[in-house]
Amino acid sequence: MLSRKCEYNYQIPNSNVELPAGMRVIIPIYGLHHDPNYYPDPARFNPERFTKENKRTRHPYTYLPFGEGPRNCIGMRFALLQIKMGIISFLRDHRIKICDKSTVPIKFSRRSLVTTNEAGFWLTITPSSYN
Ligand code: HEM
Repeated sequence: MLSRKCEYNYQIPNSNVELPAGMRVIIPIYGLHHDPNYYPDPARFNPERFTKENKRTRHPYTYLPFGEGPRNCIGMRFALLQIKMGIISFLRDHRIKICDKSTVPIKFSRRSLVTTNEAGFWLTITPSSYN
């Protein structure tokens, strides 16, 4: 979730809702990223959603993993680079599969502040030379 403070009274377009100045507004990122209006069949792994052409069809604020605007994540480029390097170097030597203990779909923990699986993440990892 992102949090913002309304700087001035703002009428939400096409509605009778007005946000008063000073009100805290919570932006539900997970809800946006799983809204089938923007991401059909949202639980399906589908990298094609993020081709240049498909991204162009959506409002940019429907995808907010690093926030947006002047206070967005300052570490975004570093994080993306590090994640890509980590995944590439891991997948070079390993294969990952779901196993009997994997929870599909994920059941989110209600006790955690961050989004995590109730039962942990169980996977079978094998050295790629075994395949
Ligand atoms: C996958 C990794 C990361 C994710 C998903 C992430 C996500 C976010 C999000 C959603 C925000 C709030 C942006 C907003 O309110 O619009 C944020 C802020 C911030 N992030 Fe990250 N972040 C990541 C990694 C990092 C790293 C690696 C650093 C530093 C090396 C970093 C430093 C910061 C800082 C300093 C802010 C506050 C920026 C401000 O308030 O002006 N983040 N991040």
